[in-house]
Order: sequence, then structure tokens, then C-alpha cells
Amino acid sequence: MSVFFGAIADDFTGATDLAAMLARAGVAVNLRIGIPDSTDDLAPFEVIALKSRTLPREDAVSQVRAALKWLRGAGAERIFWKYCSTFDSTAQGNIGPVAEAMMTDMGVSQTVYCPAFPENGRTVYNGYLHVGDQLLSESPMKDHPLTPMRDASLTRLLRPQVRREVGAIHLPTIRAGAEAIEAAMMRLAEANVAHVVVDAIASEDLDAIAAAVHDLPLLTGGSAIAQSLPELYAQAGALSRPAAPATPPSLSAGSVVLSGSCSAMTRVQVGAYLDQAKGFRLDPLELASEGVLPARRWLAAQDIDAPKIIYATAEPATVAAAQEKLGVARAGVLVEDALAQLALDARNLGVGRIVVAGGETSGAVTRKLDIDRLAIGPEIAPGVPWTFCKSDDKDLAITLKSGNFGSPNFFAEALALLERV
Ligand SMILES: Nc1ncnc2c1ncn2[C@@H]1O[C@H](COP(=O)(O)OP(=O)(O)OP(=O)(O)O)[C@@H](O)[C@H]1O
Ligand SMILES: O=C(O)[C@@H](O)C(=O)CO
Repeated sequence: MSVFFGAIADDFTGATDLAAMLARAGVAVNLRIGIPDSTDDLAPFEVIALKSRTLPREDAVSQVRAALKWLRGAGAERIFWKYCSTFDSTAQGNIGPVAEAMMTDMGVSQTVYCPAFPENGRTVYNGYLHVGDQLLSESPMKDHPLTPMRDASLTRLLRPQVRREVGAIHLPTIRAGAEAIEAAMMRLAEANVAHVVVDAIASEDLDAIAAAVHDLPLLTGGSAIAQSLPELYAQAGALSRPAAPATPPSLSAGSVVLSGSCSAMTRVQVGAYLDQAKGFRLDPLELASEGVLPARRWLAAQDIDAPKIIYATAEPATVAAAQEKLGVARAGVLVEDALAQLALDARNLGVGRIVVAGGETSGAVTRKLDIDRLAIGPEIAPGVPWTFCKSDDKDLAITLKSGNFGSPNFFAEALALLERV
């Protein structure tokens, strides 16, 4: 079998989010952690999870290029570049530089940028990204530990990241339907606009955009636009493979929640779970002085079947204070390394169900657990599926939750759902 559709995600929760949306659309998806060594056991839809969101630009570009080469070598002619629905990036990138490098490698002159995910409250209107009823720049994303988003204009965010022209298609044209969108894309192409930001405030807008652009070899965006694609490919006769849902392995009962996300929703979720679970708080300053041993001892002393959470999740002022003393990168790495080590300990203690909050955190955890492939299981919340995998030959269920996704009781809901499948 060769790959039909290949996607590259700039973080791990983003990759499971995209894989969940494709699985929801009824296609078989493989989620790979990093670039695979071989092209064995291909699925028609392959998603490669990278941890490139906050890498130096050149490193992100070279990792994505290698992933693109693998996907195209495996047969993929339709490529998707998945970034965050809140357009998480630094002033230098990496969304734009990566897209531009992919365009060069694929010989493509135009692509769209569609981060909107209305089901999760991310909408784009007049080129401005909103989170719920707030502009991105006024939302809690303005205080993100690694990629604080201080502007909501997607064209303004993108322009300094790319060399070619940036343009936009606004809602009246989107609402006029697929043909109007195609015509607008052509007009922009004639004006040499390579990067087209599209408005979308509802799922119908995503359907119209997908209908207009599904034939482009390269699409970019959040996960929501991808949900409309399989049906369009099937209608065009290009795809006819029903998916078999992943069967959960037999898992040991123990569970742990590991949270390195400081997003507003994760803070609420951690607070809610602490009402019913035992908790250990990681502090980067303590990690710098004492290491992770106290947390490892705490975990080893817990009842394996009891609900428990280890979290570095903290309010913006606490995060800022730690970053001031340790530097942003070191504070992040101390927490990520600690949570990754604790995930390994949990697995070795016989825990079979692991909930991870945060994209960077998920990258660190899955790497430490040496997981190279995840099968997509049931969706817990929009964009957050359970996944099943092997780590050191042990069966694990792991969910990688994007910082701001899920309801306030997400952690308990996730574990309860696993009881029912
Ligand atoms: N108390 C803390 N002080 C400083 N940095 C922290 C603290 N807690 C977590 N971090 C770091 O903040 C970063 C959070 O990023 P992460 O991607 O894991 O979460 P997120 O951005 O909320 O999730 P997503 O990318 O899925 O939206 C990580 O690098 C983590 O190590
Ligand atoms: O698109 C989103 O919001 C998520 O999949 C994500 O990328 C979080 O890191």
C-alpha cells in the first residue's frame, strides 16, 4: 500500500488532534512519532509528529523537509502542514519558513493557512484569530511560556516569517462558496500571493474552503479543515478505504496524569482533578536544585490503582518568576525532562493509562517511552483521542492533550471513557 495523504505536525498533541479529525472522518490513520525508519505497514493517511514548534528555524525546516521526503517517498501526493489552531510561533517562525520550504521542495506556488477550529472556539474573521470571544492577543495565549502570542492578525504574524507575498480571503467570499474562493485564490495567484490566510467562523466555512482547495498538493492549518478532506477525496473517486477503528489492548488498571501545560484550560482541569486525586506539584526551581528524585519517590509510594496527578502547571506569574531565574528554555526543559522520567517510572511500575497535558510535554514523554507509532482510539474531547501503543513491549493507552482543549473535567472523563471501550 502507498500513502495517499501525508501530514506533518509541529507538535505531538497537534498530531493526535489531526489524526483524531481524520479518524473521525472514517479513514485509517497511522500516527508516527518522528520520521519512520522504513515504509512498512503504511496506512492511507500517515501523520508524522515532530517537536519542531519552538526549535531554531533552520532545525525545524530541516526536520520537516526530511519528514516530507519520507512521506513523498511513501507515495503521498497530498501533503498537510499542521500547526496550532492558535498559530503558536515565534517572531522568526516556524510556521511560515516551514511552509515556504515545503512549497519549494514540492514546486508549489500557493497554499492556504486555515488555523480555524470553530468546535474548539478558534475562529478567524477579517484575518484576526479569536479564541472564544477574545482576540488571540488578549486571550491567555498572550502568556504562553514558550510562544506568547501578542498579535492576533494572521497576515501580520506571517509576513515577517516568509519571503513571498501574503494575502487573505475574508468571510464574504468564503460564504459565497467554493467557486468564489477558487476565483479569489486565482486572483491572488495572479498578484503573486503565495500565502493565503482564510477566514472561517463555522464548520460550513471549513467545508467551503476544503471544497475549494482540496486538490492543492499542499495545505496548511489546524486540524479542523482536515476533517472535510476525506469525503471530498472519496467523492472525487480518489479514495475508497473504510477505516477499522483501533482495538484497545488489554491494559493494566493503573493511571497517572502528567501535566506540563500552563494553559488556562489545563489550569482549570488540574484544579478539578486535584479534588479527586492525589497530587504532586513540580516546581522548576526545586527541580534545578534537588532534581526529580522527590517526585519519583512520591510516585513509587502511591497506590497504582488510585487516581494521581503530577503537574508543573502554574499561573503565569509563577511561570514568569521561574523563567526569570532559570531562563525560558531551561525552565521548560527541566519540567519536560522530569515529567518524561516520571512517565517512564509509571510505565515500569505497571501503569497502563497515561494522560499527558501539553504539546512539548507530550513530545518529551513519548520520546522517553520510546514510542514510535500510535493507533488512534476513541475521541475524548474534540481533537483529543485516546491512542494505543507499545512501549518496551508493554501495552499502553496514552492521550496527549493540547493545552487548551477538553472540558474542565477532562482528566476524569478521559479515564472513565477508557473503562467503557
Ligand atoms: N511552572 C513552570 N514554569 C516554567 N515553565 C513551565 C512550568 N510548567 C511547565 N512549563 C513548561 O511550559 C511549556 C508548556 O508547553 P506545552 O506545549 O507542554 O503546553 P501547552 O503549550 O499548554 O500545550 P499545547 O502546545 O498542546 O497547547 C513546557 O516546556 C513546560 O515544560
Ligand atoms: O491545533 C491545536 O490547537 C492543537 O492541535 C495544538 O497544536 C496544540 O499544541
